[in-house]
Amino acid sequence: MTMLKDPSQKYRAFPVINLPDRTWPSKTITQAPIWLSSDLRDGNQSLIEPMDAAKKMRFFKTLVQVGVKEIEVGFPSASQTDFDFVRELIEGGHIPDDVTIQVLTQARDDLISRTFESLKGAKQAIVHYYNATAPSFRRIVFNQDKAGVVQIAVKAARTISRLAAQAPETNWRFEYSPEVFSSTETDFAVEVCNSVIEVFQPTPAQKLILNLPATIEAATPNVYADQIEYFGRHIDRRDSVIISLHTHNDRGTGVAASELGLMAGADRVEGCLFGNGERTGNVDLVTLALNLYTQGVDPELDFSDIDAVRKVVEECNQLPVHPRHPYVGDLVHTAFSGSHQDAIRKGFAQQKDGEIWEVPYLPIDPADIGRDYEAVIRVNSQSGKGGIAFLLEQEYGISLPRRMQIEFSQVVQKETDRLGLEMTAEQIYSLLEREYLQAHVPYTLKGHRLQEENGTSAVDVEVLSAGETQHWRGIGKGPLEALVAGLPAAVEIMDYSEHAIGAGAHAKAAAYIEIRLDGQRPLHGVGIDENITTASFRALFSALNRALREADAKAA
Ligand SMILES: CC(=O)SCCNC(=O)CCNC(=O)[C@H](O)C(C)(C)COP(=O)(O)OP(=O)(O)OC[C@H]1O[C@@H](n2cnc3c(N)ncnc32)[C@H](O)[C@@H]1OP(=O)(O)O
Ligand SMILES: CC(C)C(=O)C(=O)O
Ligand SMILES: [Mg+2]
Repeated sequence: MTMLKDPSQKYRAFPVINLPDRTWPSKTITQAPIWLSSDLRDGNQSLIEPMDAAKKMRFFKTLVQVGVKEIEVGFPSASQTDFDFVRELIEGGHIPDDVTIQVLTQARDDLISRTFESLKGAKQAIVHYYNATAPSFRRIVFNQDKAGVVQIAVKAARTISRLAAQAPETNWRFEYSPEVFSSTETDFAVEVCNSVIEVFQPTPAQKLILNLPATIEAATPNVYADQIEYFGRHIDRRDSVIISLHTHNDRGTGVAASELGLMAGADRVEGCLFGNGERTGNVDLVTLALNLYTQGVDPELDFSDIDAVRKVVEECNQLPVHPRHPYVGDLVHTAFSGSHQDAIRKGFAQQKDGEIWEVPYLPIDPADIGRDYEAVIRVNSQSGKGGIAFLLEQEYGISLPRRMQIEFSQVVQKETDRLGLEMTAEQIYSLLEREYLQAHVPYTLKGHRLQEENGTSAVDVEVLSAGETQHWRGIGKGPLEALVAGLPAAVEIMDYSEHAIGAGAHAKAAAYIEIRLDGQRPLHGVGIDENITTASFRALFSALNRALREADAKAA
């Protein structure tokens, strides 16, 4: 087996639609479409292990909670499980008044009758039926010409109208899908749908849903948009029909096709959460909804706890959501690389509540969909100082001064290179402890006494070194200068800063000091203590010990 050198021997390009005055390219989507979830039908029919009743009920309740108002709950004539589930929904009173269930059937009288049986007693329901209309299906599946295929659709419409009239207690709505619409001659799709309209006689108050599936995605999404705009211009009684989209993802452009289809005038979208469904799946309703949201349009679906929704969907479908899946994947709000982390950290610092969202690299505020910021920045060997500083700030309230960020990021990078793994905030803090806060050798500060008089400070420190206690004394204009004067090495202070960690009685002080020892490269030290003077002394000892150790290592 091999790929063909000339694939045109086997595959042909999709013909373009003749619509030179198309208007959709300059349209924008300004309101949410009517959403229909086909997870319980389209998704379920394509699972290795179809959902059982308990899973279907759990999924149904999640859809209701999210705010989906039209839910295709199954294909009741196909299996007893689906039939019984529809009955359970109706008899158990599980369908809220503002939610309409929809069921699917082939355009066959026996299956339609069984479908109506399943819906007995429903307050409202959409009966959705379909037959394929594309040339290859006409020839291969039905062995019918165009007129024969129109007849299949019309005959079923008549049966549906008749059975609905016999059960007036239900508020019936009808949906027809010319299956494989996108591969059907658009004029013929219009012709079939107009014939169906003739039977149902829809009005602006009682609209017919015409669902136009890209059953198998076969062209670029602009072609689908042309087909939708063309259909909308030519269909009879446009004000009495709802044009519905149903895109699959065979070419990976299901979302794009639905978005362009909406720009081309469609009113409704069918799809599944996170894109489950036949083969490569149906269009992903979550992505579509959140794409709207990030354009400032209310999607009328609530994904403010997107991970909870994902959990239900994954458990019911027994399929994982990909880590790179838009909006919800584990890694999509995560930045590993240094320049991204730097920009995100600056963006968070500058972003103000109530203002337009502008944090670089994040198209959505993760908090809006129940994600927290901690997951946003993760550190591996590609990370820079920004991400490390962000994690220490967020998790431990530690704000490293800029030059120390650079120095510490080199320490972290050595460690991530050594480990070949990501480092968590906890591991980074441990490294900070090991490298700075526990830099007690060769000199461990055991205690100090400070006297201050007339702007002069005198410091006595007790130091443990190689098992022996030493006493140093220094005098200076402030405590730090006094301590530096008492050190047994020539130390130049390059920079000093401090800040509080936490607030109130449990607040601590963090002190950062940068020193240069005898003409060596500057190095930092860190000290944390309840007492700010003690914190600064600890920071100086931390820097001194690190500098002495580096000098020894160089000399060795
Ligand atoms: C694109 C989609 O996702 S469509 C929805 C797909 N989902 C399903 O099919 C649900 C599961 N299906 C089933 O369980 C079964 O197919 C059933 C119970 C619905 C029907 O089963 P069967 O009666 O055994 O028929 P089968 O599915 O094999 O269909 C083949 C026959 O139906 C005809 N047919 C297929 N689709 C349709 C249709 N939409 N309308 C009318 N007739 C159709 C075929 O031409 C074929 O007819 P033939 O036997 O005269 O050649
Ligand atoms: C039944 C129809 C709507 C369908 O699922 C499809 O064509 O993809
Ligand atoms: Mg489908």
